[in-house]
Amino acid sequence: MGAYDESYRRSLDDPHGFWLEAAEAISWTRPPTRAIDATDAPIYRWYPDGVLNTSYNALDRHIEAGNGDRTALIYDSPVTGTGATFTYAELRDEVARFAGALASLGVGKGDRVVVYLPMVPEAVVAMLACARLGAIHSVVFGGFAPRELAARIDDATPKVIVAASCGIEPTRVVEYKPIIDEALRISQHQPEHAIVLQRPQAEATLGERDLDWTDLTAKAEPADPVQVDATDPLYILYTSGTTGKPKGVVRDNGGHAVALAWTMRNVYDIGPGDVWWTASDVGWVVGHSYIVYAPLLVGATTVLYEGKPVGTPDAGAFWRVISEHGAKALFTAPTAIRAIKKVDPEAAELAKYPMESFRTLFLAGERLDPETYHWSHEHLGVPVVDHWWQTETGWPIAANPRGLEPLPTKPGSATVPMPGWNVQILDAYGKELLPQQEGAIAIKLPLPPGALPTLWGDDQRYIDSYLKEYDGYYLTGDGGFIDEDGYIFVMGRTDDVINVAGHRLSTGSIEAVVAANAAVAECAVIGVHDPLKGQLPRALVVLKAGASVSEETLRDELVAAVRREIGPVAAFRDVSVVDALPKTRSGKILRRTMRGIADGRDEPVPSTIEDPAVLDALRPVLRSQEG
Ligand SMILES: CCC(=O)SCCNC(=O)CCNC(=O)[C@H](O)C(C)(C)COP(=O)(O)OP(=O)(O)OC[C@H]1O[C@@H](n2cnc3c(N)ncnc32)[C@H](O)[C@@H]1OP(=O)(O)O
Repeated sequence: MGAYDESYRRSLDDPHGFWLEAAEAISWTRPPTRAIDATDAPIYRWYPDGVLNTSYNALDRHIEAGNGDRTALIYDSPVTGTGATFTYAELRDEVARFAGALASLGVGKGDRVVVYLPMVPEAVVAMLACARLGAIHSVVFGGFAPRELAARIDDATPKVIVAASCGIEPTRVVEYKPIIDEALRISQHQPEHAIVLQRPQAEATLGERDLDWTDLTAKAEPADPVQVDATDPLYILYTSGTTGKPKGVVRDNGGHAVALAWTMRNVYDIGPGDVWWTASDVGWVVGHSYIVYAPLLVGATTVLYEGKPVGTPDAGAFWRVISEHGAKALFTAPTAIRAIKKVDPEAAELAKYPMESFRTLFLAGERLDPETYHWSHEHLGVPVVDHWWQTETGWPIAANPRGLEPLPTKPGSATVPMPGWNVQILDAYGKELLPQQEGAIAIKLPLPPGALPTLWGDDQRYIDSYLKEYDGYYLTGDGGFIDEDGYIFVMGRTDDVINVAGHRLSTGSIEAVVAANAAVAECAVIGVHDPLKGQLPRALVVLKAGASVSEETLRDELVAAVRREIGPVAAFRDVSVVDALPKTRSGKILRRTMRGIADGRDEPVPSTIEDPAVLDALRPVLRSQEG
């Protein structure tokens, strides 16, 4: 039996033994004696008697081990033309001082702090400072509009919000202060303070509750790590569900630290002193797990990149960063590689940069199409590892464990389930399917450490959203199959969540914005295939009788509204006015059927359809590239 098979089997047969052993990689104030607590099943807790501090594990313990001079963080910002390097000792000092600043405002264990920062070192500092105090951070991605920020503020009810004066996109400076002010105007909950990091590209005018990051931190006393229970929350990260209301995914301290440390060594083959780069954003789970926490937990060097794959300044940007900082591996989303490939199909830019340090490309966040896989492999000449996971899971469900035992790859497969993930394919009745049979991908409970224990403040919504459909299983929302060798093939979402350039969005929330337009009688938003971004939202709109607006004007209004209400990240541009929407006899819109037709599949028409002629009339619209 190979190392992978042995680990996987043991993680399912003896989860206590497996995960208590894995927990030895973490420094505990009180080491756990029990791995899992099933008292409140189906809500499980990992390491119920363990006590630790995550920021101590990410920083202080490396310094105490004599590695304070090792580089912890490299900041590389082509959009500002600046950069910086922090040793572990320097980063710890920044974190301790900012934790002191937060503490001076009354932030303590269990308090929530919303972080709305771009890809600057202060984002990492703010997250780790919360962890140091036992406070719970909730980072919101900068591409979201005020209403989305307000929804998160109302759910997390933070004591403090930490923000920058601006973020920088290649073609524009995005002023954050007006976004925050508008979010706070519409939110019910009002944080006591907003700490603002002033950036020279657009300094903000500070109001009554606002405090300047630099002034506040200069006055602060460094704070020591506060011990927390392993089961205490480390962060809340909101993700799109099938309804408009985002779900607050909770991550605990102990299980998270253990699982991430395990993956760095065993999945990504990264250890102390290795340079590791995740090109994503701290606002996504990939950023939380693999820009901030995991690399620091194992004493590696993490690269924080404030730029894009193309245009900052060219399609060689990723190769320059790898080459300049000696990165051993890159983790990014397929859409980033597709963006490079589109501009530089022959990878001419690559020849400019020596890449001796580079060993592996890891891709996740959306389906990896074969063309992108082959292009990457051919030009980079290193293993290209597709892997699959979700905001909820915090770390890979399925991967090729490069550090444990590199396995043969199969194009289209995210390889095999990682330890602790008992992945099953279920039919509509919850029956486990055979190899090659396609169905819903579900995971037998309990989920391993590091996966969400619940949703913030709403155990019932957690149960309803994930555990209700199939008794004893977590429903991933993805469909696919497992082959005879145990390889997992993920085929796409089975619900109304779409993935646009690796950003997960709810079609329901876009629909709500479209439906609010005075001329719209009813609408459906579906995700359709896009060669660059993977999927794009498309709205099919039925006008109210007598509405006189032109299709072009309506489109402009709807695009502006979605940008204003959800954010530019929705990349919403495609609107078609149609005569009617296909429905079942009970009035349910046939979104799945329309999605299938738009993607060119031979989609079966449900027998419950009210009027097949409506669907027939829509086919040419659905099949056209742009409505
Ligand atoms: C495994 C678990 C997970 O799935 S976690 C999620 C993993 N997903 C990711 O890491 C995301 C991967 N995608 C990306 O990093 C980007 O899409 C890349 C590939 C870099 C392309 O970026 P970009 O060219 O900006 O396109 P986009 O589609 O992301 O943006 C659309 C519009 O939104 C804007 N935007 C983007 N980010 C911000 C931001 N932080 N602040 C403000 N605005 C932002 C973009 O400028 C763009 O705007 P516009 O429509 O061009 O005006």
